[in-house]
Amino acid sequence: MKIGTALSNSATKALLLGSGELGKELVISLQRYGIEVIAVDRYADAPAMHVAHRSHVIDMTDGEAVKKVIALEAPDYIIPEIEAIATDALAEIEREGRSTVVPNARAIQLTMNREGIRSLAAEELKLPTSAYAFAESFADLKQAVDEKIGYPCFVKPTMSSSGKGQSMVKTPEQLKSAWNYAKASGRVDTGKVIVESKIDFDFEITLLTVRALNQHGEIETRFCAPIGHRQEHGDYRESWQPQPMTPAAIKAAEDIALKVTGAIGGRGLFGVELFVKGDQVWFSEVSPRPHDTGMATMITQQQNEFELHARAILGLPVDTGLLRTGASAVILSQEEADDVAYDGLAAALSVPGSEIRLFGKPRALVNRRMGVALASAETIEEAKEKAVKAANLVIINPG
Ligand SMILES: Nc1ncnc2c1ncn2[C@@H]1O[C@H](COP(=O)(O)OP(=O)(O)OP(=O)(O)O)[C@@H](O)[C@H]1O
Ligand SMILES: NCC(=O)N[C@@H]1O[C@H](COP(=O)([O-])[O-])[C@@H](O)[C@H]1O
Ligand SMILES: [Mg+2]
Repeated sequence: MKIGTALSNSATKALLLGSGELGKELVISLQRYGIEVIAVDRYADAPAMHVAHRSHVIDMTDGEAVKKVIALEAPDYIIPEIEAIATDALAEIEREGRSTVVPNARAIQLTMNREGIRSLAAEELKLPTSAYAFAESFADLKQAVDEKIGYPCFVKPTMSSSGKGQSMVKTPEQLKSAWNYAKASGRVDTGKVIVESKIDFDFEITLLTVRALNQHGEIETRFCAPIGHRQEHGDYRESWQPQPMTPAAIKAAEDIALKVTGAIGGRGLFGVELFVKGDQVWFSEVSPRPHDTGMATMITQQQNEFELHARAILGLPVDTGLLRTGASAVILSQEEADDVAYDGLAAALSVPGSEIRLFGKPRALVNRRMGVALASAETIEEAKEKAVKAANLVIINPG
């Protein structure tokens, strides 16, 4: 697919690995600064492909395929948009020095595998996290839970996202099915699962953290206002900004985010996931890229998370300021369909202060995120209510 013509040959080129809803907004932001963007994903007509200059369909976990598309396009920037990518190929490309991997190849390697980021956060940086263990067999898992972790606990594939393969286990009888589910549903089977003790938090947040150049040309770290969110089956349903927190909890959250993003390095926006109880904060995980819960910034910030990522990558000035209180609510498909049509848009957009973004995914699956509703209001409760109402009014039909 080719949309529009390429910019001049000397224009900067970015190659996006992963072309979902988050990538689509990022492409638009990058193009506003004259960047030629090539979108890559495992399937045709992925959301970011609709707006990119051109696109390629490859298996992004196949190192040879990744290297081939990079050799063909010779991008200045390689921007991973999902986790499941052949990271060894990215490390090799980075060593060759012709393209910059955003934020860097090590970051992609560390965060793709829960083992990498957990070891960095808990063991090297000594950040507070849930108790955890890795297991390569059901017997190891059982022993770890019995001796160290306890119930309730979470069992997750070491390589997965959006809650895929994840279960909360409340009793010993549920452990076997959690093991089987984690083994069967990770994006890539590493042969290992992680088991984590359940943190009894008051609320959870994403702290969007930006490493960008300041006016002196030095990397400086800035934070957006905390984004609160609600998750169901490991995937987010609503997010809102700003999430009220005690000054001590804000400080602890920013300290953790500064340490973990500082250890990862590079330039760009990061989504630091944290659990909060009173003044206490635990690190959960970090995305070295825009975060799904951060879609709320499309209505709350002058520079949303995609704009911030684009500016940080390109060395342009950033402003993480909040404009207004707002929320996002996901639009999930209830059924599977190869051809998708939408209904109820007029009703949804009649909710005052609301906006709708449909991603244009060519195929609907049960619980696949197909769009998001955004709303601003005076209070968080009101913004959430409006976003949820608007989201529920959009109906996804087989076309
Ligand atoms: N140890 C834990 N204690 C309490 N809640 C947890 C724990 N681990 C996970 N959860 C809950 O499950 C959600 C998803 O977990 P996690 O972020 O690890 O999954 P994920 O698959 O990486 O999701 P995503 O890619 O969308 O961030 C968390 O946001 C939280 O609500
Ligand atoms: N939590 C990570 C996340 O939200 N990632 C976003 O979802 C897309 C995959 O969607 P799909 O699974 O519907 O193809 C990814 O490409 C990214 O935009
Ligand atoms: Mg998460």
